[in-house]
Amino acid sequence: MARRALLVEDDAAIAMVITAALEDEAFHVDRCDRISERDRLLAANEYDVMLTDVMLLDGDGIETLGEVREAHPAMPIIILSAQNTLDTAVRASDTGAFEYFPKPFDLDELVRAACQAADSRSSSGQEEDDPGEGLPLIGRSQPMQDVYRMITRVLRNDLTVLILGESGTGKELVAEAIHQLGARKSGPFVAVNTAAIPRELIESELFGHEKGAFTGATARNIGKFEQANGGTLFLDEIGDMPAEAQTRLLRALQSGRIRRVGGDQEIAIDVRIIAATNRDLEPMIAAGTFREDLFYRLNVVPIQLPPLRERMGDIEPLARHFLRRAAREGLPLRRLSPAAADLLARQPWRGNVRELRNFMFRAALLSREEEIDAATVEALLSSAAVENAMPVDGNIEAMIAAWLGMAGLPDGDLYHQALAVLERPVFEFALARTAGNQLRAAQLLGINRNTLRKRLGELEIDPERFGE
Ligand SMILES: Nc1ncnc2c1ncn2[C@@H]1O[C@H](COP(=O)(O)OP(=O)(O)OP(=O)(O)O)[C@@H](O)[C@H]1O
Repeated sequence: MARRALLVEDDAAIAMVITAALEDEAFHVDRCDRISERDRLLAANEYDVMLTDVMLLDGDGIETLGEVREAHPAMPIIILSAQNTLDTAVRASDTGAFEYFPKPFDLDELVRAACQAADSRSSSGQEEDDPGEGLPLIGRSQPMQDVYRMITRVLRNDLTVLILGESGTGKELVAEAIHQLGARKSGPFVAVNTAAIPRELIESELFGHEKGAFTGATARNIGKFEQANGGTLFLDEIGDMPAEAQTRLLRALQSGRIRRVGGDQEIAIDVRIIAATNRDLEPMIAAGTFREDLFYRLNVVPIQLPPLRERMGDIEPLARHFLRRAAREGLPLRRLSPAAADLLARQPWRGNVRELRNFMFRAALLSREEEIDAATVEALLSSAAVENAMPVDGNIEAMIAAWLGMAGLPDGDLYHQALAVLERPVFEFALARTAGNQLRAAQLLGINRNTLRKRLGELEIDPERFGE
């Protein structure tokens, strides 16, 4: 019996080509170009596979896919999209779609995927995709779209990827995205910062060691390669790897096998390698400090991450994203005024996304108002302490020092103001953690419930805001 496919595509030329190719593979194809028609066909027929575009004549094809999946849980769905944003890729994978094909796609590959999907229909049942948290890669600027396009090209293969870009541009996040969206997502993602490991330990970190391999090796240690087996190994700061380790790494990549330090057994490994560096490797190759053969091994698919100054349009969405993230991590929930957003969008952000993230976390902590306004942003920007400040995570002293160093503080009331500055986020943190439950918040804070209620009133903090 012919397999049946439903093709939902509003580009007539593309639809024609796909239909012809599927018919060659003995599919009976029904075609439509809008969601309403799709739903009508789905209600009337049984399909072995559905292929759907994202932007359709009457709306967004992904938005309603959840319902389609619910009504037809065994029908594999293949998503085609011309909007090659990672967002689309993520939304596609969130729907549990069988495959995601960014346009332009390879027709043979698409047809192969459709055949596989149709064949798997009865056998696979309902394989649940881990819903995950979604991938927080923010930014729709042209340079980021180029990055997303590159990401989608490496999702269905195991090609080695080399991510290049300045510090703080999101290289690790991109590596995680490739892992989580790719076929290896159920395997481990292991990240190693090769620059942070002492030279003499790097080989044992990567390949492991046997007990007694060297002084201090009191037990067998499984290295990162083995830990990442079946998954992805992210080698960060690859440009800082010492020469001997480069040689061992190259050997491992060439042979697909490793040997623990002090061991005599070769162990086969199945890992996808993603490497990253903020260094310019080519002059290092010329100077003989980075192996050329290793470079070619790693540089199979290069992905260049643009610095934030080349995608200023991403600053505002990133800033808002970090405020939401700060709130999820227990800092007070703050909004950004349009003028503040404008001001942020004009800053150079030398430390790229990381610097912007730290700034927004600091702003969330230090702003007394629910809305962060341009004056607050300006004060924080002009603070020399902020420029040199350490990353916010876990460093409250640095943030308070930054606040104290801020220009423009009124004289004469510093003590009380400083206490209030600290008290407010502490209260808000406790309320956020306890979903606005004052009794539990007071217990967490170790203060009397009535004291808490009184101070909340004085500080005009509304506990309801933190309720679920
Ligand atoms: N596009 C993005 N959307 C959301 N968050 C981002 C984005 N890019 C980077 N970040 C965040 O910025 C911070 C720095 O990113 P990341 O650690 O991936 O940078 P990196 O390029 O690997 O830096 P380094 O070269 O110093 O290792 C992280 O907190 C990351 O989550």
